[in-house]
Amino acid sequence: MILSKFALKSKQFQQPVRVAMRAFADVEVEHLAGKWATYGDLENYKQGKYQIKTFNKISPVGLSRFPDDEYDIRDQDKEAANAHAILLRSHKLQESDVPQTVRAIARCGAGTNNIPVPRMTELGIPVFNTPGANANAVKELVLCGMLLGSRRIVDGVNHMKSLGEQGLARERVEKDKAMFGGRELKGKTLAVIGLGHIGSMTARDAESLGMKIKGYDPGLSVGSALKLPNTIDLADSMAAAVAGADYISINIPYIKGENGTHGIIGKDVISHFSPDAVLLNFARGELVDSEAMKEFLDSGNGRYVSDFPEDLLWNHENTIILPHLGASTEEAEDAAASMAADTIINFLETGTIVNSVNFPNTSLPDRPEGAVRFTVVNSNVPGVLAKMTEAFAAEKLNILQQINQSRGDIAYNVLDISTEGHDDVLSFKGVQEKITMIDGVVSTRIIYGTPGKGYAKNIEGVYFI
Ligand SMILES: NC(=O)C1=CN([C@@H]2O[C@H](COP(=O)(O)OP(=O)(O)OC[C@H]3O[C@@H](n4cnc5c(N)ncnc54)[C@H](O)[C@@H]3O)[C@@H](O)[C@H]2O)C=CC1
Ligand SMILES: O=C(O)C(=O)COP(=O)(O)O
Repeated sequence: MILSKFALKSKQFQQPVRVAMRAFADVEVEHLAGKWATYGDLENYKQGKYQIKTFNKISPVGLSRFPDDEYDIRDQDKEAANAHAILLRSHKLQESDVPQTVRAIARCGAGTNNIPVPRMTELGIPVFNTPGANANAVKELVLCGMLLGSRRIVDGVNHMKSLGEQGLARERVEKDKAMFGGRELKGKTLAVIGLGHIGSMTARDAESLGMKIKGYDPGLSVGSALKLPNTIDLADSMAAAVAGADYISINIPYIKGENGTHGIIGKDVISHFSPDAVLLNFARGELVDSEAMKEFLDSGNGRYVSDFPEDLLWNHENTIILPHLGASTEEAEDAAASMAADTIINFLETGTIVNSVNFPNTSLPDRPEGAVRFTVVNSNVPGVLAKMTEAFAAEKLNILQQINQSRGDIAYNVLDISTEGHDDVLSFKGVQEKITMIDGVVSTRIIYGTPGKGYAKNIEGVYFI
């Protein structure tokens, strides 16, 4: 038995912890991992499983991707003080929802504005989403929204209910229908702002309904461009795209702060709307400046169809508001949860990063037999990689393959280390501590096939395992 160095922040756990260190055949390289005694609840923690904390109702089809023998799924009513990953939908995630043990967060969906992503980046936690998984569901509702905005369907349905209650439905139906006339989509112009997964499919399908399509997206990807109808008129500004359009669909992310998209559909853009334009907002309520929109709706025949209630707009006579139903189909819920689960499994078990909104795509070929895999999250500053490789060399540990990627202020490394000639784990334990404590390193993992173990963090110069 070896008495580990064990840094403790919380006053309630001021006792050092004894750890069993065994021969490599029965490796416990994590030297305490999975205990995280500093962070509470040992009783409910199951050794040897990844603990996944979920918020919102996540599709059981998606959750079934997590093998029972390696994953312990805990919904938001269950305690999960030692969660290794978080899976959520629109839950507004607080930092206090994220225990120190969390290695990753996945949004079963597209928008990550409900997650404090910059803070998670500082904490070294990759945030993932599921690009395209729910896009078809949203596109169908946008098409539905155009019809709702054209044919006075909601008013008509409400009127029929009220007539029915008075016993007048049959008597009045033919006479009253004149109050609910509408217009057709065919031949009208739709402007699509944001031609990503949802926008590109909306453009394509609206064209097949006989509409003329304009579009605006300064960050158009090749994949999305290939889906666009070849008759699309691509504008070079939002104002140019919306000018003269009968319908405008916004399908862009909501990003707070400077250069963000808060209130991007404001007075300026709205001043280019046709007086009877229908704005479809199945992206986020905060993208639209409510006051400017209300002014527009008050002054003409324009309409607003949205998936999000806003104080000034929800009961305006020219608005139709839905309760954020865009992604609420069985198909979309299954697809988004499955993709999120696969992404988390891949990250936890191999360190691979795909579809992250704050970390670089990173993938190394499979870990060779007998190797252990180190992953390191560090600040993107010069010299950290050199210190890391020096630390391995000092322990005579051979790097078999490695990859180093960066994105903004963060860098991520995956390194496979040969275990040849190292049949005890001390060198790995020692080198993990050394690497974790290099200035600029945020966290490290050793992946060798045992769920839930091998994580270490450098929290303000203190070593946590
Ligand atoms: N109502 C609902 O239930 C759902 C809503 N959404 C919302 O829709 C948004 C878009 O979803 P996806 O199409 O899947 O995302 P996506 O990432 O595939 O597409 C977004 C597109 O917007 C473009 N863009 C960003 N800023 C722009 C700007 N200022 N002007 C013009 N284009 C801009 C990007 O270049 C990208 O091509 C999400 O961020 C989310 O907020 C997504 C899914 C469900
Ligand atoms: O994917 C998105 O961005 C959505 O808005 C879907 O939200 P939901 O998962 O239905 O709460």
